Amino acid sequence: MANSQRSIPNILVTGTPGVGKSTLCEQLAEGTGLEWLEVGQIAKDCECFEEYDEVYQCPVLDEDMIIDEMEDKMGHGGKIVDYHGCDFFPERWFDIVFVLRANNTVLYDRLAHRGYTGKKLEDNVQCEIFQTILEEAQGAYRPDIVHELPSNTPDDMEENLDKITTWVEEWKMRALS
Ligand SMILES: Nc1ncnc2c1ncn2[C@@H]1O[C@H](COP(=O)(O)OP(=O)(O)O)[C@@H](O)[C@H]1O
Repeated sequence: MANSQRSIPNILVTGTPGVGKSTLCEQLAEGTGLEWLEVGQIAKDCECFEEYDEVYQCPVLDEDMIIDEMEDKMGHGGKIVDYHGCDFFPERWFDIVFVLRANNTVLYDRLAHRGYTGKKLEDNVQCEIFQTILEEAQGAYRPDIVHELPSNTPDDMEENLDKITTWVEEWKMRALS
C-alpha cells in the first residue's frame, strides 16, 4: 500500500498505444466515479506541444507544460491518468500504476486497424515486445505499486476492471476507517 494521505487514490494506466488503456479507463471511470484524464486530450486542449514529429506523424508533448496543467487536479486525488509513457510524471502523483500488456499479433492487428502503417506500426509493436513501458514504469515508481496486466481479450478486460475496482473500494474503506 502507498503512503498517501489521499482519501481517494490517483491511478496511472500506461502501456504501448493499442493495449487498451482508453477502453479500460472509460469503464473504470464509470464504475468507480474517478475522473479519467487522457493526457493526449489535455495536451491538445492546452496546446502543450513542443514540435511535430514527422517520422511518427504526431506532435511531441511539452512535458513541463502538461505537468503544470495537471498539477492542481492531481493534488485532489480521484484521477485515472491514461498515457503511453510514464516516467515524466511526478512520482508522488500516483498511488498505483497499471501497465497493460498485449501479445504482438493482437497489438499488430489493433494498430493496423487503427490505420498505423510502416515504421509507426513496427516501432510500436517492437516497443511492446521489448516491454519498454513496463521497464519505464518499474524505473520510475516503487516496484510494489507497479502491476502488469494482460489486455488481450474481453475476459482480460473484465478481470482488470474487477481487480482495479476492488482495489479502489478497499482504498476508500481504509480512508474512512
Ligand atoms: N482487453 C481487450 N480485449 C479485446 N479488445 C480490446 C481490449 N482492450 C482494447 N481492445 C480494443 O483494442 C483497440 C485499442 O484499444 P484502446 O483502448 O484504444 O487502446 P489505447 O488507449 O491503449 O491506445 C480498441 O479497438 C479496443 O476495443
